[in-house]
Amino acid sequence: MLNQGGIVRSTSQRNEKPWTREEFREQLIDVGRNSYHDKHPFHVAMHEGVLSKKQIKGWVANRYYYQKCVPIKDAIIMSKLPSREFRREWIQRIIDHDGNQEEQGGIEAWVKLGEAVGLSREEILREDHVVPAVRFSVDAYVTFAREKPWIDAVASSLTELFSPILISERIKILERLYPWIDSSGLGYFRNRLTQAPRDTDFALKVVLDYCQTREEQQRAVNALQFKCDVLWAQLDAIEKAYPN
Ligand SMILES: O=C(O)c1cc(C(=O)O)c2c(n1)C(=O)C(=O)c1cc(C(=O)O)[nH]c1-2
Repeated sequence: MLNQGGIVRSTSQRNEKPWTREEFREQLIDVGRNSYHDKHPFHVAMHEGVLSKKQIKGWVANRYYYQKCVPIKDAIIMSKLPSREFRREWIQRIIDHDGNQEEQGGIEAWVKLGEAVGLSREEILREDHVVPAVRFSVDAYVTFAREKPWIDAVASSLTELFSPILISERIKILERLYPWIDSSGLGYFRNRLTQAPRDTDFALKVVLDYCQTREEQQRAVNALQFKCDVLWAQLDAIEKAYPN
């Protein structure tokens, strides 16, 4: 299944007039409108309540690999940020996932979600169910952060502009249509509802401020499209691995 991304990927916009701040913001939003993973058939099926227990378990077990790698990519981005003010903002993302003395963090919360859907902690942590294409797509995201300029990596995180609507819907759907999931396991998603908007407020401002030429703006749009493709590819792989 292909996503609907119709974004022009050319980077030869040198002579074109920059978009206004508002136009640029709209271009970024358009990427999500066309190709965010809420439109993937696997997510659509989840929200229709028709996924089997095996499919939900497969999704949670595979997405563990994404959760585990997000703070690694954030540490890479942090190492490249141009100022301590920026690092001070970005470091919160790593703490959110890895936790600290007070909070267990998002990765632990994801493991709890895994247990709530019937996986054992050990099989999650050993990545027993992670399929190759999920691993490849997540690794591509980490590599993108490593190899591209920091502003591209920041732009690629902007898929989180679109996640709160999807996640708040998902919480209600999982509670209502998958009652066999222990709802205490949904804490991960509840936390994201405040973490994601805080993260994107900062990331969006930085991208809008830093990308001034049309070429820079187009690079940011392309980075966001790339990230949508990363998320889409994960679901393609999960859908294939768990057809029913
Ligand atoms: O459940 C989702 O649909 C979803 C989407 C995304 C996203 O849009 O990238 C993230 C998350 N969840 C998430 O939990 C998360 O921690 C996260 C970090 C990032 C990122 O790119 O830095 N995206 C996302």
